[in-house]
Amino acid sequence: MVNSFVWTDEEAKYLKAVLKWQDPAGDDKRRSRLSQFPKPTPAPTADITQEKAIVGEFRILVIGAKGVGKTSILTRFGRDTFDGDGTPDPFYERGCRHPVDIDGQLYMIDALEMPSKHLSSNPMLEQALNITEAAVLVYDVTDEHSLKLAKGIAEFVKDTFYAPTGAGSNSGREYGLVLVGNKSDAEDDDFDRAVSWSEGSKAAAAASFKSSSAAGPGPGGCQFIEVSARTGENVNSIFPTIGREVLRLKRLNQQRREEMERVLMMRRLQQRQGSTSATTTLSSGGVVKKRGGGLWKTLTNPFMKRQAEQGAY
Ligand SMILES: Nc1nc2c(ncn2[C@@H]2O[C@H](COP(=O)(O)OP(=O)(O)OP(=O)(O)O)[C@@H](O)[C@H]2O)c(=O)[nH]1
Repeated sequence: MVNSFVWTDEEAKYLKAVLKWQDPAGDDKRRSRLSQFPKPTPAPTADITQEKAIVGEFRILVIGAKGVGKTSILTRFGRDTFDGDGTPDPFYERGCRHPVDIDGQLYMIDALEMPSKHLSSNPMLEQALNITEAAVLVYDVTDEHSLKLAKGIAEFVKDTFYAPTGAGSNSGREYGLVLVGNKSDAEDDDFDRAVSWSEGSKAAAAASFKSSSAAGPGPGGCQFIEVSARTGENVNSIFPTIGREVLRLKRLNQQRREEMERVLMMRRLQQRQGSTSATTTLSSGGVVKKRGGGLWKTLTNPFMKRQAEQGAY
């Protein structure tokens, strides 16, 4: 199985903690609401899972201000339905597991919805980031404050994974983001749009990460999609988009690790030879020179050069 993940003890501990997000009163309320609903029918893509093997799994956080449509998006994604009376399917209230096809390969999406009441708690948010690989940041195009909140969350993610010092507990880990403007059907209804497509797109561009730490992961983009859980428009692109981004980040980090290992190997080799003027060409085209007893790096690969300048080797 490619790119499959197994819960470690540490992750299981986090997951259990996250499942405690729902307070007991809320649980009771949810249980009684659940009992009013018929047992959910299997997700519509059940057939494709029989034909194709699932090759990996992504743990995705679905997060955003209250009422932006997180549960409605998951309900549309998992069951292809929408409950317009303001009571979306409670089955999806805490997240869902549903397969998606990404470029011909089947992946399981394990989506976890973060209750908006916990957004003000940084430890909760950090915990949620710890147990996931990417986040779907949802805002409501009829509510500009929800975009502000999504921007704030993006900043928090940036600080958590891309701190300039590289000293944060999470730095060095890749993390994907997609900004989703929900309720794009607003114009067709009585709602007034408060956030234009270009404002959303600009916010996503600003939320893209640049790696500023030698120990940090490679740069990550923040994609942008406008969707409507009500009509279903674009909802099915959200998870393949974020899945592709996670795969891209993983490949990038793998390449980076391989380059660093190669350079370290060259360095060890040179130290062993005790040479003071050795010049070695890396297979990637980079060059490492030893000068005056100290290691001087002139690397033609710009990423490796930046890493070397920051003293990574
Ligand atoms: N017009 C329109 N209304 C939507 C859409 N998505 C959700 N809604 C409505 O927005 C309200 C909130 O939807 P939810 O899915 O409960 O939002 P949520 O983010 O899960 O809410 P909390 O869990 O309370 O934070 C409901 O009345 C939905 O019917 C959409 O795409 N278009």
